[in-house]
Amino acid sequence: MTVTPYRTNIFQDRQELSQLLIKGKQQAIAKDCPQIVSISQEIPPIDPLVVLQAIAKPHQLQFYFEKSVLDAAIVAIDSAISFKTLEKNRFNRSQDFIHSVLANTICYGQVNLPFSGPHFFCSFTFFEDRLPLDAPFPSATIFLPRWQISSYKNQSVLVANIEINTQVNLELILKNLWHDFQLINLSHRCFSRIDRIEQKKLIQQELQNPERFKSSVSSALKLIKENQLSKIVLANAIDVISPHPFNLVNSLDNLRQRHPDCYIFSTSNGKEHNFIGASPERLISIRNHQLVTDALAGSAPRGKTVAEDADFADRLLNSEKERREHQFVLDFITQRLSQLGLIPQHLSTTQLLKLSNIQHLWTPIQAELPIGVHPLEIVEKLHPTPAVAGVPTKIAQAQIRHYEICDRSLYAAPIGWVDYQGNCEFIVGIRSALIECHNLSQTRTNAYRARLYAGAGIVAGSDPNKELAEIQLKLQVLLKALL
Ligand SMILES: C=C(O[C@H]1C=CC=C(C(=O)O)[C@@H]1O)C(=O)O
Repeated sequence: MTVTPYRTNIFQDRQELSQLLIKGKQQAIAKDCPQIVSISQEIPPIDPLVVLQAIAKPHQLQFYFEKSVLDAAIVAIDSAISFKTLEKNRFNRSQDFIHSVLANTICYGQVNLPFSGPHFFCSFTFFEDRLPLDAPFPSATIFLPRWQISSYKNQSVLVANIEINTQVNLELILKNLWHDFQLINLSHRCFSRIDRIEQKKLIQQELQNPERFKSSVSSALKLIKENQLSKIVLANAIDVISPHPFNLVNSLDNLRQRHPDCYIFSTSNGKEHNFIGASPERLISIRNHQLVTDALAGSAPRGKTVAEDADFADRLLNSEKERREHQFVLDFITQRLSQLGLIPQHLSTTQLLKLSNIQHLWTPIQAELPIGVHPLEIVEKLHPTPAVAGVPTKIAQAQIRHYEICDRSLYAAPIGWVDYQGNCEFIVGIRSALIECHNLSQTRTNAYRARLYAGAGIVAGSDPNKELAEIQLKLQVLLKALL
């Protein structure tokens, strides 16, 4: 990859932009291989969610990520180049794809700003193989977007990635770039203003067979008693049907307002399926070779009063069963990181992560990343942690397939981005929903579906009724945000 920093605003000068595209084409001819021209530029402060609303089209790959308490948001719209696979070895193959694209990328502009330079947006399904034939997402999707717009502490950066092969019509590319750039510019004017539509009537369906869920928990507890398993995380889903299409941007806006301390995310497959959520769980984040990950497991509701809340917190921190549930995750993560040659470090006291409607036992873990370890190697090593699968992993995964009725798709799966310097941010796709934006009904009546997912960790001592109540509490996150 070559990097040429520029001080001028490349998008302010059509002539300049044209020159860069011509150079890209010359390079493509010289190397006899398509090239990516990647241009980064600071722009006036903008809300990436407003840009998603303003320019994204249903048939385009999309990705949105925001953590309000960090004042950080990023949106990726349409793909310059993408990779999807249904085959095994998905993490290695994704890494190969990223390396091969970067080997043919020429970067221009302000490459030293937060979120500047090329970023690859990734989603992996929970299970690698045996996905249903109608699975909405393949087991891996990686794309380098045509447009990436970020906002970090009131500083916004735009990145345009353009694929140039030996045959392209540069005039047409330039025209389209210019047109989209003007649209993005126009959305500056509506900074922080999401167009709201009035709330529509939703038909909420029952939790998919709560009795079956409870009997699965009882049956899993028998396996735990027979020492076949130590822990399993069982999920259940709820389908919400609406006579009107769901409004994705409004739902994301609701999520970020209600859950500022969670990672708000949305990814689309370009075929009108979106997976959205508000996850409290970071799988890994890497900045300048410093890795941070979370052991997050063990839950209690938030209290209605300060005293009740403190009482829930106290009981959570002192529950032997909840601490054991948490310890499985902590042991697994530290062991897996050590196997990669990292030296994980964490405080010896367990902390509480207090969210709007729930609180969790939480241990943040840090490690320095050795040179040469790719972020996707770590994602592969950590996924799925016992916070979403169980112990031992393989047996827990097999039992999850046995007990759960719905395919998990991207639920509890790694979702995030990797940049050209090896920085990354991956979350675990919990507190989430699969939203179908096309009409499901064969008849004249309209029907659109959102499938909401939530799960709970089962260990010796778990009570099926309490686990069901925990799942119902977790489902509220998406239920209250859907429009
Ligand atoms: C699997 C989920 O939560 C995990 C993360 C935090 C606490 C959990 C628990 O206490 O069971 C779960 O391990 C979910 O929300 O669907």
